[in-house]
Amino acid sequence: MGEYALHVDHLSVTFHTEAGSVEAVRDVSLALKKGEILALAGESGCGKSVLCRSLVKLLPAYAAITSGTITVHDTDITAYTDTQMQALRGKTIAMVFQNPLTTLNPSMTMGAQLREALIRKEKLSRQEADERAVELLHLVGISDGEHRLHMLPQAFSGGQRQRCALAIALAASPDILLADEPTTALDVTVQMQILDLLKHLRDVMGLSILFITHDLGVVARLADRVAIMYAGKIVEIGTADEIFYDARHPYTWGLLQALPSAVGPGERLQAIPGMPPYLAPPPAGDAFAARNPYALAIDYETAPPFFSVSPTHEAATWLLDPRAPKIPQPAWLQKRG
Ligand SMILES: Nc1ncnc2c1ncn2[C@@H]1O[C@H](COP(=O)(O)OP(=O)(O)OP(=O)(O)O)[C@@H](O)[C@H]1O
Repeated sequence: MGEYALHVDHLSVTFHTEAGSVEAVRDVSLALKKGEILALAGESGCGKSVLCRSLVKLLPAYAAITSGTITVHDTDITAYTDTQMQALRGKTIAMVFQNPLTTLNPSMTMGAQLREALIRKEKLSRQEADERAVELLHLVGISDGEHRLHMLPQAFSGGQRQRCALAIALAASPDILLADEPTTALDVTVQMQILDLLKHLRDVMGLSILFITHDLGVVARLADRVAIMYAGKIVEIGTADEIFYDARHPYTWGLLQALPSAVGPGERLQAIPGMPPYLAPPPAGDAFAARNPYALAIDYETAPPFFSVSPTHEAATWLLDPRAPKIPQPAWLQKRG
């Protein structure tokens, strides 16, 4: 068995819309190691959700994987049929989303929903399913499970609903969890609790977690490694420390500078000026060039390859080419390192 739970190689996904073909994911290669938490971060619209959904083939009919492969535990699933994917979803790969109410049925008690998942996926008897449902609620931090099983989702708080959605996702003991902005709708304290829960689940179940977020602040608490995405591409990847203390891509600098922790008292937060490009078709060269204060002439012509910074850290920016002018990391980042 290899070291990866899941990996994608040169994956591209296109939406065929009336306005033209939108290349939402462009030549992405990414590997999720067994038992790690990998965060995929970037601004809204950069392609995080499309990448995540393409891994489990939950794309609309007018979207297509146009190239690349998806491998789960050494098996190439790129050409899997709907029936094969249904067997894989839940059993091997589970998903949780920003809004747990998209997963939870408002008119069924939590117990009935958990039981339904357990009977369908795990072929348990009703009594076994009830016992397991209480165990699952306990696992996700909901005590008094016997009592709570009789309640409808609306009787639970936002954070507890997300815990319940996690319990349903984990019903069939998957080993890969794709979490698409699962804490975005929650207030800060509850967000932190759910992040701690995800870490706990990784530790006790050995889950491999791909965590999608637009908020790098959330990532600092959770991730082992971080991949930064911009305009459909991964632009930098490294350990959490490498991304937070030694980022090399100007886009990552921009994201870090937009974090409250980057500014001192009385200083203003700095959002990255400008907008991400429209991807029908994508711009020539580096898609970040138009917003990049350090853009070189070559950025407008040729997309940069990845340059290695360390064995675990690489970034796709021409600034790392040995021929490029030496641009120092921003002073505020150097102070952190
Ligand atoms: N249903 C769709 N139809 C057409 N284009 C789409 C569709 N969904 C996504 N896209 C395109 O794919 C791009 C990436 O969208 P995606 O939802 O993956 O972004 P994201 O990074 O997850 O942002 P957010 O955090 O806002 O969900 C969008 O900018 C859009 O151009």
